Amino acid sequence: MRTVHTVEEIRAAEDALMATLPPGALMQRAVAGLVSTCARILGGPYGARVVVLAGGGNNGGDALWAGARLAGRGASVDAVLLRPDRAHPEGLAAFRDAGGRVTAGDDVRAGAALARADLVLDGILGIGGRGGLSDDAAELAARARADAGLIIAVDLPSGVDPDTGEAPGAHVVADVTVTFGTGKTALVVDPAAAAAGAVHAVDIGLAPYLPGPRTTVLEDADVAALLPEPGRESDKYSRGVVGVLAGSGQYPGAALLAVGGALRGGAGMVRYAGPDAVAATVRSRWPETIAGPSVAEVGRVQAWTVGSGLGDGRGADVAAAVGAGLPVLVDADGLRSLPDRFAGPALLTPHAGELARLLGVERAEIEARRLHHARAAAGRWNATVLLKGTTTLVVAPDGRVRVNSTGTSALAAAGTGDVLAGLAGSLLAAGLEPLDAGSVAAYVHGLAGQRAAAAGGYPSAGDVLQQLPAVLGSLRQADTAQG
Ligand SMILES: NC(=O)C1=CN([C@@H]2O[C@H](COP(=O)(O)OP(=O)(O)OC[C@H]3O[C@@H](n4cnc5c(N)ncnc54)[C@H](OP(=O)(O)O)[C@@H]3O)[C@@H](O)[C@H]2O)[C@@H](O)CC1
Ligand SMILES: Nc1ncnc2c1ncn2[C@@H]1O[C@H](COP(=O)(O)OP(=O)(O)O)[C@@H](O)[C@H]1O
Ligand SMILES: [K+]
Repeated sequence: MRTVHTVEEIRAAEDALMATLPPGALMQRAVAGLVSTCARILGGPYGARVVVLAGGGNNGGDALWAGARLAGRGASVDAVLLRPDRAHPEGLAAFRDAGGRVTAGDDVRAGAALARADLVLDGILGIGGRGGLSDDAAELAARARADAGLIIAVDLPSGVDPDTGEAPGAHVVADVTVTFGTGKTALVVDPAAAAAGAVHAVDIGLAPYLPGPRTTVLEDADVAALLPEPGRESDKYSRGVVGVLAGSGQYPGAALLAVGGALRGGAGMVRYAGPDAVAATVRSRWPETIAGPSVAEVGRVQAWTVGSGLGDGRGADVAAAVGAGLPVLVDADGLRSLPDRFAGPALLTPHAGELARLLGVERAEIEARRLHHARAAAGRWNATVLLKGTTTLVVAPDGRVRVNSTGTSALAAAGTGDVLAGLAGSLLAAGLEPLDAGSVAAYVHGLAGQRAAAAGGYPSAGDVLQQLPAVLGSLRQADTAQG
C-alpha cells in the first residue's frame, strides 16, 4: 500500500525526526536518493549537462545539493536561482565549491543552458508551495519543457498544490518526480498528478513519525487481501446475492454488462429487476439470473446495484432499492433519484459530468478540483463517492480516500462503467464496506482494462468483462504464493 500524507503531517514528522539527527542530515538523505535516481536515469552523470532550477526554500536546497553531487561526478551543471537573495546558503556554497555555474532567472545564459540541458532538476517549490508559479518561474518551466531532455521534479512538480491535487496556475510538467518520505496528494490526484510523471519514492526514515494515512493507493497484495474468498462451507447466499436494477428497452446492454460484472465479480446469485423483454435478453446471455418485474417482486438480496442505463421514469424502483435498508450502489440514471441523505452503506459511482449535475457546478470545475468535489458529495449525501476518470477516486464520508492506480484509457469505451457497477455491487453483497468495495472494484476493473488492451485493438466493455476472471485469478494466486 502506498501512503499519502498532508503537508502538516509531513512537517510534524520531519520535525520529530530531525530532533534525533545532526543538523542537515535529513536533507542529505533526501539528496542521496535524488542523486542516485538522477544518475540511474542519466545512465551515469559523467559529461551530462544538468540545469538546476532553485527557488528560495529547502526544495531549492535539495536541488542545489544534488547539483553539487552531480558536478562532483563529472556533470556540467548550471543553477538558475529564482530567489538569489533567499537561495539555500549551504546548498549554494556546496554547489559553487563543486564547480557549478550560477545564473539569475532573468539572465540570457539561463535560457541557453536550458536549451542544451540533458536534465533539468526542478527545485523551485516543494511542500511549501501554494500552487501557481510566478511569471519568471513559469517562463523557465515552459522553456525547460520545450527544450530540455528530461525534467525531474524534486519532491513534487513546482506550482501544483501539494494537498489537493489541484493545479491552479502555471506549473512544471515533469517526466519523473523523486519524492521524499511519503506520498503527497498532488502526486496521485489529477490534474496535479498528470504533471508528476513517474513517481520514485525515497525513504528518509519518516514512517515511524507519520500518523496512519487517511489517503492510500492500493497495490496487488492489498486488493488480494480484501477480496472475498469463498470457503468450503460457502453457498450461493453466503457469497452474496446482488440485486441489479439496470438497463431499459433503450439500453438493454447496460443490464447485460452490470449482471455480467456482478456474476464475474463473484456474486453467488444475481436477481434482475426489470421489464420482461430486457430480462429475457439478460437470461439469454446469463441463464443463471433470476428475474422479476420490480425491486419489490424480485426476491431477497444482500445488496443492490441500481441505475446503469436505467433511463427515465424508474425513480420509484430506485427509491425502493435505496430504501431497502441494504448496502446500495447508485450509478448513472439512478443518481437522479437520490434520497436527501443515505442512512446505510451507500456507494455512488458518478463520472465528472454526473457529479457536476449532482452538485450544480460545471464539469470543468469538477475536473479541476476532483478531490474537493468528491469529498463535498460524500459529506452531502453521507455516501462513499467513487468519482470515475483518468485516476478514479473513492472517498468515504469519514474522509478516508483511496486513489486507484490501475486506470487506463482503454476503459474509455461505452459500457465499461456498467461492468464496474456490477462488479462493485457483488463486493458490497459479499460484505465489503463501500470504501473497500469501490476501491477493490476500480483496481480490478483497471487491470481488466489493461489486459483487454494488451490482447490488441480497442477493447469493448464486453472484452473488459471477459478479463475479470483472469485478473481475479492472478491476484488470488499471487496472494496464495505470498501467504
Ligand atoms: N524539512 C526538512 O528537513 C526537509 C525538507 N525537504 C525539502 O524541503 C521542501 C520544503 O521546503 P520549504 O518548507 O522551505 O518550502 P519550499 O517548497 O522550498 O518553498 C519555499 C518558499 O517559497 C514561497 N512560496 C510558496 N508558494 C510560492 C509560489 N506559488 N510562488 C513563489 N513563492 C512561493 C514560500 O515563502 P513565502 O513566499 O511564504 O515567504 C515558501 O516558504 C520539501 O518539499 C523537500 O523538497 C527535504 O530535504 C527533506 C528534509
Ligand atoms: N481516460 C481514462 N483513463 C482511465 N479510465 C477511464 C478513462 N476514461 C474512462 N475511464 C473509466 O472507464 C469507465 C467509464 O465509465 P462511465 O463513464 O460510467 O461509462 P459508461 O456509462 O459508458 O459505462 C470508468 O470506470 C472510468 O473511470
Ligand atoms: K519541485
